[in-house]
Amino acid sequence: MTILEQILAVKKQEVTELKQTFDLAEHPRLTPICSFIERCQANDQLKVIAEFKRASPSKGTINAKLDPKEQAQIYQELGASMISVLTDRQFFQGSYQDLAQVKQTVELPILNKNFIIDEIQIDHAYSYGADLILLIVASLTEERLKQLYDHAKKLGLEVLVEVHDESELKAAQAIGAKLIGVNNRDLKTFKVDLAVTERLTQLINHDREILISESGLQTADDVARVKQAGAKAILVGETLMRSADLEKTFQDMLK
Ligand SMILES: O=C(O)c1ccccc1NCC(=O)[C@H](O)[C@H](O)COP(=O)(O)O
Repeated sequence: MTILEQILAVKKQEVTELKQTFDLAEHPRLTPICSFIERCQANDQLKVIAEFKRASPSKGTINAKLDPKEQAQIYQELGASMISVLTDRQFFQGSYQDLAQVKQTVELPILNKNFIIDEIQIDHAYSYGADLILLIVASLTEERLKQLYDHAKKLGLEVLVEVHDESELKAAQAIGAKLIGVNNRDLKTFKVDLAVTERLTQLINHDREILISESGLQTADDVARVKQAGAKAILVGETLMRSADLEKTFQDMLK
């Protein structure tokens, strides 16, 4: 079984539990939705999506000590345009409490990073204050991708649709996805290759679609490379979570 298959097996169990314990009608959302797309359209500056990620399957524990509120506050002060919060507990040591705390702390759009296979997870993320959800094409059939996308849009959420190859990109485009996350990390082998962004950018309609380059970004050269390829935003997790001097890391990556 690949890690993605293992994660999805756990998600199936979580969905069963959520269906027994969670009802959106009993947990209404208390905050307005904050748009990331509007921020992208405001100017041509490269946007940074800063991630709160304690651990990952490829790296194990990255930084278990950080406080989500403090980290989010610093991300905002340093100019991040969105904060991504990993809410998976078993593989990433995250939680929906992390997401709620980040949402209460900053005035930025919040992306819920999780492995969504069912509408109930979208309701749950919405209720906790997520402004965007992630849909990973590799983990869904095209039919389910469309159903889940439509469900999120009906709630007013924005959707980041994540792809890793040409056929997944085609599936994202077929449902009209506007935010397309090109994951440089192969979720089967964990190999990171920025050439994935450089390859897929050629198939993106940059007038209509917003390319976000995700994973494995560490240096100014990495950032310059994906920006040159046409990325309008970058999503950075590990490099920021390991940094002992976030101000310097932001400056170094964006110079
Ligand atoms: O990061 C992993 O090891 C991973 C493994 C399996 C599925 C997803 C995984 N990561 C989720 C992400 O999307 C990344 O956290 C995100 O792109 C940031 O990547 P990085 O900057 O390399 O931490």
